[in-house]
Amino acid sequence: MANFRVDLRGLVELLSRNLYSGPKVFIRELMQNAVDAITARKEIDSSISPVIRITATGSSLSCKDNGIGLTYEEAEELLATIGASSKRDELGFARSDFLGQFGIGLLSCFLVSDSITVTSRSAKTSEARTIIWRGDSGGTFTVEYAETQLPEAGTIVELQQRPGQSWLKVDTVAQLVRHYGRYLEVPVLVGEGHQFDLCTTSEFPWELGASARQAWCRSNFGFKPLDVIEVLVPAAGLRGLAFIPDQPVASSGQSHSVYLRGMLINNDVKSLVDDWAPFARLIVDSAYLRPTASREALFDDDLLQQVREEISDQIRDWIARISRHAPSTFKRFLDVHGTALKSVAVTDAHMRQLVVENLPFESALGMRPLRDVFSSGMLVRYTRTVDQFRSLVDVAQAQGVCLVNAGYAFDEEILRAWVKDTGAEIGLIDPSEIVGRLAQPSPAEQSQASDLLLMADQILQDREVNVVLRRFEPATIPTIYLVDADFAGELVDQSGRRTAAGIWEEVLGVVNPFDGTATKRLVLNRANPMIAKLCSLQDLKLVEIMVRTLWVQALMSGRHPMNVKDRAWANDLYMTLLDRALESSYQSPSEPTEE
Ligand SMILES: Nc1ncnc2c1ncn2[C@@H]1O[C@H](COP(=O)(O)OP(=O)(O)OP(=O)(O)O)[C@@H](O)[C@H]1O
Repeated sequence: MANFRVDLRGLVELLSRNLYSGPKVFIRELMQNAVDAITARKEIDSSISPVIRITATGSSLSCKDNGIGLTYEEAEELLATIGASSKRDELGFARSDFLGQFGIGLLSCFLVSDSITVTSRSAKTSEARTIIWRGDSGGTFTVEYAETQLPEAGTIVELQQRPGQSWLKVDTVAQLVRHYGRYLEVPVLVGEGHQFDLCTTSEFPWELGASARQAWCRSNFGFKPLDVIEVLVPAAGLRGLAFIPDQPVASSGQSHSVYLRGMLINNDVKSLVDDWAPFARLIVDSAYLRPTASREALFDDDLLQQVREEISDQIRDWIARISRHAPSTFKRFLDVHGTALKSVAVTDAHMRQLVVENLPFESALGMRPLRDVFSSGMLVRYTRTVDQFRSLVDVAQAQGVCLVNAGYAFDEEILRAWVKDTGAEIGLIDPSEIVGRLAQPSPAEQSQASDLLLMADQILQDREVNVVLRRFEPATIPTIYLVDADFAGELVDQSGRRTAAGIWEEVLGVVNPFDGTATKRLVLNRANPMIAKLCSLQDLKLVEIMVRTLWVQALMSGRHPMNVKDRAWANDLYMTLLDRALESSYQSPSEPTEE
């Protein structure tokens, strides 16, 4: 019967390309095995002082622990079978007490060394003999008893530098130990000769005082936190801190640092909080969350889902807390993360509620939360552009309509979703509704203006704009320019349109101007003193100048696009005005007299 010969090197390359982020993970796997062995040893002997000592010379590395060790049989069995279930199942230890789970970790050492030597003495019996397991990347291994007995129970794993690589230098190793294991409970010493440094001195930031937590965030996450939230999920044996940055963050969300029993999983875990809290950046340590086989990500199981929900709830509670008890922090939070909150509020009803209740929007009432606007008792309408808001806000307010500027990112989506949530009567501003609310001029005023309106229609003929006269507050505003195209297909209040049309037909006996081909309306305000004068102006040339001026001014103040003719008018008007100004104040110099 023929056996398959396993080429370990090929298998390891496969693992390294598809599973691990790089050869550096060998350090993590060595530390994990050592920590697991120490955990198992403590089960039978709680008096030991656990320690992991790594010696790195550049050409070789040895990792020594005082863990449970291996017997001859265990070494033969456990280290021979790739992917075998690990010792803890056989020994009946709880899985969560161990970091290793898959039986492939030791293989990662073949990423940096062509041979692995494991010298081990089991702690299970005092007479256990020291064994040596030797494996090479070609796929062969041997186990034998050592000639000299290790002085105490434990394991030493030895690696030899692969030609062309430099993973076994002492500085590199110390750096990697700190990267993966600085929060491990078991002390890890790294050195060469007699000089060893402790690389696991760090305390998790939640073990620090308030100002040290802030400093931790600055040096590890690179930002000054606005606030720090403690998170706790007992079901996952999880503790951590959520830092809220004092600067806006990308809406794609933060990268979180996740540790399992002190060993780094990754600094780039995304799935730790709900999407609605993209601003929070966390560091957590958990006893029970499950890593994927690469140990660089978390298994997306029910427990992780529970963790996500509980952490999100705790962040939500924090928001509620600061909104009540820390108004200045809350204000700063809204200022900094308003856009992120809005982006989430589009789809998340909870966040929508928070945004509507707290985030200031530009409205006729000033910068106020939408909740205040809705409870003002006024009819609420919104505009899609900032310019439209500015040009209509005062007129609309004078007609009892409270305008909201929904011209910034996510505003309109939030308003629409809010309408769906609550059935609130909020819609896009409809010019017919505004015009319908503007008072008609008296018949006398209307007839006085009839020549002006006719002329204005003629002057603006090719602009496709209806010129209409109304009387409205504030009287300081001479015109409103309404562009229907902006509102096409939107929540047009047809009844307002009908009312307006009815008034026109009734009062003026003319056809409904809104049914014409023109899509734009220039509304002249009869209450404005200048428009009042214009209505009775006899100087036709001046009427033409005035109408052109009102048109150009309406375009410019609303930042509407100007075509070539509009620009030519604007130019002429400046010239004419300058000319008139000069004419009125110019005195011709007296003729020079000849002496
Ligand atoms: N330092 C050590 N002390 C005692 N036993 C060890 C040590 N290192 C490895 N072993 C034994 O070798 C086995 C295989 O180790 P390996 O790292 O390949 O897999 P694992 O730790 O079981 O799982 P994982 O793939 O998740 O790391 C371990 O289960 C353990 O029994």
